[in-house]
Amino acid sequence: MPAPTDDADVQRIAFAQCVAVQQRTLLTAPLGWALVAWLCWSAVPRDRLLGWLALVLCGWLVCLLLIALIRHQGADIARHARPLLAVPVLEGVCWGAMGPCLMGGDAILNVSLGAILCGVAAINAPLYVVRMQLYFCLCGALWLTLLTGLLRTPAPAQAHLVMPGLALFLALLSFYMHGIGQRVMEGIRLQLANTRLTVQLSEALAAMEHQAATDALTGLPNRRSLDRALAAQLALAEREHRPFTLLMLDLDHFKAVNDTRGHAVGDAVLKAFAQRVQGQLRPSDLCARYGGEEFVVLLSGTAGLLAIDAAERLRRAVADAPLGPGVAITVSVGIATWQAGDDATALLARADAAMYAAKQAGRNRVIAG
Ligand SMILES: Nc1nc2c(ncn2[C@@H]2O[C@H](COP(=O)(O)OP(=O)(O)OP(=O)(O)O)[C@@H](O)[C@H]2O)c(=O)[nH]1
Repeated sequence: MPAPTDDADVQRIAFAQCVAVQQRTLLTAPLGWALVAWLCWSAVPRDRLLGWLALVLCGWLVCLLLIALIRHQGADIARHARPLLAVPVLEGVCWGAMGPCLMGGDAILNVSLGAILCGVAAINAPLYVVRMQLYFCLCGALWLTLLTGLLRTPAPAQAHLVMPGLALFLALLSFYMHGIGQRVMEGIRLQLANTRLTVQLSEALAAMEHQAATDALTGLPNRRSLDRALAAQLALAEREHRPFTLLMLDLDHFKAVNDTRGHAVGDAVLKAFAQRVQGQLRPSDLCARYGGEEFVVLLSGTAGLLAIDAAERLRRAVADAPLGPGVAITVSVGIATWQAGDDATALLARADAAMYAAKQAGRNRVIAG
């Protein structure tokens, strides 16, 4: 089932689409004027034709300016619904002004200009399909300007012929466009719901992947992540002969913490230990929970004395300050540095044996295997 969508978002998208398409279409308007000028060139007095062209040019520039301003400010529907209303009204007035300025005694010219007005209404209809009130404004302004103009011509009787026909045409166009507009809005709604669902799914997937790779108690990478990181380190070491070191860390006498202070304190100590160790590592190193109170650290690009120094630093960081109120604890560390031919099992076994030797030797120490 699609995610619920906010109607305001749908309106905002529709509004932005409407403004963008409107701007593009306005740029082609001069082609329409050129057609009108060509038709009227010899039949209409030059001053009337130039007057109409001057009017549409001014109206056109204002429309372009308004739309550029609206787009510049981010097409916010709440702020720009009214200024945008001015655009179709201006357009309607400019085209409707063909009546008073250009229509007159020549019946063929009148019919041609009437056809052009129908064309203008038809071309503009899809632009406003998602904001039909704008289209009603355009049609209303066009029709009223034309009517006022025609009534003032020497032959107002023509108005009785032209205006009802045009009104019927505009009404039919508006009716059908309204239906299409509702379907387009539904499409936008579905598209938005789809996008939201996709985002939710990818977020859920990312959260699941994170969960699957993370130890729930300490937030450290878990055994699965360690296996992956170790495989990558081994591949890098094989390819570039770049050694790295694996440390096996095991808290000393941790069972006693659980037994004397309870499991909750034991858990808190494990978390504090994880933070303490992580705080000592470079971003390129990795500390993972291997299981229980055992942890593994991968020291990338580190071997020999440097690895022993790093392990000592970790051991001291744990031993030097309690890991919780009154919980002084130490850690035993086994070191295994990669040698050619080592695989994950061999490396882990060597580090484990070294850590076991550290336990045997009295704990709270570092031993290299
Ligand atoms: N609170 C808590 N305890 C855990 C968790 N995982 C393992 N343990 C405990 O860790 C303890 C490990 O005990 P042992 O294996 O005997 O080791 P130890 O007491 O640390 O002794 P040495 O390793 O020999 O120094 C057990 O009591 C486990 O129950 C955990 O997630 N939370």
